[in-house]
Amino acid sequence: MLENKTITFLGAGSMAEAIIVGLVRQEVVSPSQIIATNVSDQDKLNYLEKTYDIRTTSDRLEAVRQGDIIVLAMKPKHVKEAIEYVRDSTRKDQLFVSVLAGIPTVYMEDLLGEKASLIRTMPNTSAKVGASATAICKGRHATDQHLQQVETLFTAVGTVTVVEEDKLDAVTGLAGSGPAYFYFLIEAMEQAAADAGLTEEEASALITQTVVGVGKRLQSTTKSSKELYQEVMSPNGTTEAGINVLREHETQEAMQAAVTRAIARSKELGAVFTKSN
Ligand SMILES: NC(=O)C1=CN([C@@H]2O[C@H](COP(=O)(O)OP(=O)(O)OC[C@H]3O[C@@H](n4cnc5c(N)ncnc54)[C@H](OP(=O)(O)O)[C@@H]3O)[C@@H](O)[C@H]2O)C=CC1
Ligand SMILES: O=C(O)[C@@H]1CCC=N1
Repeated sequence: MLENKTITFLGAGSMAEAIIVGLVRQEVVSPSQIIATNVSDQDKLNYLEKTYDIRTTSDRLEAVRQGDIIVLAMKPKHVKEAIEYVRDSTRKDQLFVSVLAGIPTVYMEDLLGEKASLIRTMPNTSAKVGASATAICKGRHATDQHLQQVETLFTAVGTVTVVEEDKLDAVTGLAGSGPAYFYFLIEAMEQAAADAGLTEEEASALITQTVVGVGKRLQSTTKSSKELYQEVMSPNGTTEAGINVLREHETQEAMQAAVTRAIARSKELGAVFTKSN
């Protein structure tokens, strides 16, 4: 389905790299089918070219002309100038794929013009290891075949869930931002481990495997999260002592509020982009 397709990344930051790594490692496309471009960071382009053997160029117009699928991978605040700059180099037969948080399809479609085919996605940085939880939705003019192409692309870097666009803000706060919540908590576990005299290597090995084990367990059980943590807790044991401290600090309420706030932020980001002019 993606044979002979050239995929252009307009924006070559963290998210673009995470997807590129997945595509190259999973051999979904050959590195020569990928072009990355950005505005000014030539070092990043050199690094991507050297590390993944993909093509790069600082000529954004040329990059867009050569692409069959154009991945919009800049920050939301740059989307208007990014699309306006390349618009005259786009074609009707190209498929546009957004990874931008918050930005509604209709806004980008209006900027792209000519009934542009657009699929909006929300991946996360675990794409880098083939483990993104990505959600995708169709724009007004995209076909089911376009949706399938993008599903194929993102299946290479993890799981794909097709949703209605009105759920993408929730996906963004939950799964797009999701990895950061866990890394943030892990930072605190690392500190506690250091305070208790474990070396960085020891702590890293133990914490990493603990997190991997949690992920695998969640994938392989029908038990609820409550049942799973209760399974760890012996009456009056170590876990109960730890969980009681988390309860005292209202950790669950804080996590719930964090996800809710991130979802609201995604909506805020989108709200200023309801019109393209
Ligand atoms: N990071 C994450 O975890 C996730 C991010 N996203 C979304 O991905 C998008 C990119 O985020 P991230 O990769 O973190 O951001 P980065 O800041 O790492 O990268 C942004 C890239 O966009 C480029 N850029 C800036 N302006 C333009 C322009 N006018 N035309 C073309 N390219 C431009 C930058 O180039 P230069 O460096 O040369 O200025 C840079 O390569 C965001 O919209 C974000 O919402 C989605 C899911 C998860
Ligand atoms: O923080 C952000 O805005 C982006 C979107 C999801 C993850 N990172």
